[in-house]
Amino acid sequence: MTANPSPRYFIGLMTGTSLDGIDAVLVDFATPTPELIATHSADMPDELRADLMRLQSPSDNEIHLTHLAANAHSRVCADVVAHLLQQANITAAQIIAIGNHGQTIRHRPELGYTIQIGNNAALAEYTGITVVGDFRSRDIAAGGQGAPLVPAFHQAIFGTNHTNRVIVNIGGIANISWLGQDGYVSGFDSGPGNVLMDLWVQQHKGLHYDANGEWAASGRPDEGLLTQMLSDPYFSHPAPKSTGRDLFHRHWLESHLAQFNRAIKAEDVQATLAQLTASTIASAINSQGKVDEVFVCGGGAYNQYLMDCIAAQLACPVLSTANLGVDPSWVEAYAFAWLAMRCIDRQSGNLPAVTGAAGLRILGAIYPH
Ligand SMILES: Nc1ncnc2c1ncn2[C@@H]1O[C@H](COP(=O)(O)OP(=O)(O)OP(=O)(O)O)[C@@H](O)[C@H]1O
Ligand SMILES: CC(=O)N[C@H]1[C@@H]2OC[C@@H](O2)[C@@H](O)[C@@H]1O[C@H](C)C(=O)O
Repeated sequence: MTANPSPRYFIGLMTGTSLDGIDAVLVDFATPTPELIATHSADMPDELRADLMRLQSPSDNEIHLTHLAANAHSRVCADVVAHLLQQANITAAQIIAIGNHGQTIRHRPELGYTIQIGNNAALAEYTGITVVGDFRSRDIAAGGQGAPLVPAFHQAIFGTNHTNRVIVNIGGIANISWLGQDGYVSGFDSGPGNVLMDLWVQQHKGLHYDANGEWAASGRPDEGLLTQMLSDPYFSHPAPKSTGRDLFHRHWLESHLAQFNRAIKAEDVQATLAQLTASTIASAINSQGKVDEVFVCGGGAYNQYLMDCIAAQLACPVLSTANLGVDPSWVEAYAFAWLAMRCIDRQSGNLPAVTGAAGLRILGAIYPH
């Protein structure tokens, strides 16, 4: 009889482009089939969300404001970690490391930088746990996009040699991972996920998001507006490519609406934005070859209207990653627990075929406890 291996506990923390909250997972990587032990999510406090939103574009005194927001972000993350540990009945001393994505406030790989804020030193201090952060900079230093990073994780957890499988993450931005049955992996950001829909429903209904896509479903996509939005050069640009709120922001939407010289109902704009997300995801997938099955994670998996729009443009089943055993809400945080594990083990985290980096690199900066 073989003894069970000792647990290898890691925590993953994700605060994504939607600014909706902090997702946390605790994973045991002791065996080749990792075990998701506990999950917890906390809403982003309103004041911090507003501060982080302001930092998405240039403003006065932004160095000072960035550091204050980073400190506040770390406090919230520390509370989330404490909650997660309590729930799992596991102590800080048992955790090998926290993988902390941080909050992206700027992503400019073409200029050689990306910024994910959060005070990792403070998080190590508050939690008493080693923190790994700043996962993207090394890939960018090696000539890559620094994003998306999840395809390597998707391959490790969801890869199969039976079918050509695609994993789609629909957060604020959407990204695809093509997992070929021959082991080939590709991936890139297809464009907006929920970010533009969230902006529009916030402006018109005062809501953070369009629950289940019901408002979008009450409208009709406008083909003219959709065609005009699809003319943005990002969509035809070849991979490697990644994007963020740096491109898909309020002014992007406003300038398309202003150019579109015709009155259009607010719900029709929402339906058109859902179609924009769906058709750019579907063409990103179709550009990679014959796909057998698509699994969706991220908050967009809960938008049935969006899921239906994607399925209508693909000739294969479109399901949520819950069908692969991981609830769509936790896949990204899980990825950052995995990336922390790879860093601590001195294993590469990037895929040069995805990001365009010159080679495999160990990703992350370690703040030891
Ligand atoms: N029930 C729901 N109906 C419709 N949309 C939903 C629902 N639940 C979540 N969403 C959408 O998902 C978004 C959050 O998704 P998620 O947490 O995956 O994003 P993120 O991690 O911030 O983004 P990214 O992957 O870009 O970093 C919300 O802002 C909302 O638009
Ligand atoms: C710069 C940045 O934060 N990019 C995020 C964002 O959210 C989705 C998409 O854009 C993806 O490129 C990336 O996140 C995931 C976790 C990634 O790196 O794979």
